[in-house]
Amino acid sequence: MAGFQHGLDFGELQNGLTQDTVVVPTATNQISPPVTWIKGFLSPKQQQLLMMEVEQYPLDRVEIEVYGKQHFIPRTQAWFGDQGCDYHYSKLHITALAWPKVLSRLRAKLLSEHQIDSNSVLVNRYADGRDCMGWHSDDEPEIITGSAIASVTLGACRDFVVRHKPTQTKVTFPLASGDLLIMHPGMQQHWQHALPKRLKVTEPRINFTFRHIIANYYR
Ligand SMILES: O=C(O)CCC(=O)C(=O)O
Ligand SMILES: [Fe+2]
Repeated sequence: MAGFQHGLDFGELQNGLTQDTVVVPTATNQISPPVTWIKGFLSPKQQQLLMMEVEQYPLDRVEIEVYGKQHFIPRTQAWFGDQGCDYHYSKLHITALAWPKVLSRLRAKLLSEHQIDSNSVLVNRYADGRDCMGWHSDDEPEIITGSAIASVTLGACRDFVVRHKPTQTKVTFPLASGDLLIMHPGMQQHWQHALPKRLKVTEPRINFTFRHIIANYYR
């Protein structure tokens, strides 16, 4: 990734953007998740720059243990972060890779425009609608309490489904390329989320979840 150059400064492309904050869908029982959905957070040009950079990422299909059996995850992933901001996932220790150029600009844009202070990001690539992610909350102990998690999407539109833990109420967000979904404090405690299979989808989707974690937590 070092030396990967772009002619355009990601940070200079903020003017002329049409960002649109969408009213969060509310379930019929009036329960709504603590999230903010900003459609078109990234301009088409920014999406293109990021997509070109993603093509250089060392995406891995890691093997994890589920109920005592080894499985390859149904997607590929990479983890970037500040020094010491490593990722722990199902007994795996994944050392943070240094921030690539465009990704670090996206991190800065989240901070300046939405006060989202992150020091790490998980990149997931779903090759097509067969790739997915099961129900979970991002409630790892190393995530700083009261921090927001910001999710940015590129590529195919996929349904991101959230489920209220006590009532099992579900709300669906069809996240499209360039959208930002901010998961506010309380979201991981009271809700789970998943990216279900969508067999009609034939195009890849990339998702970035920016997190603020405690550095050197496992050392
Ligand atoms: O791909 C998505 O939208 C969800 C990703 C996710 O939940 C995660 O990385 O923890
Ligand atoms: Fe998640």
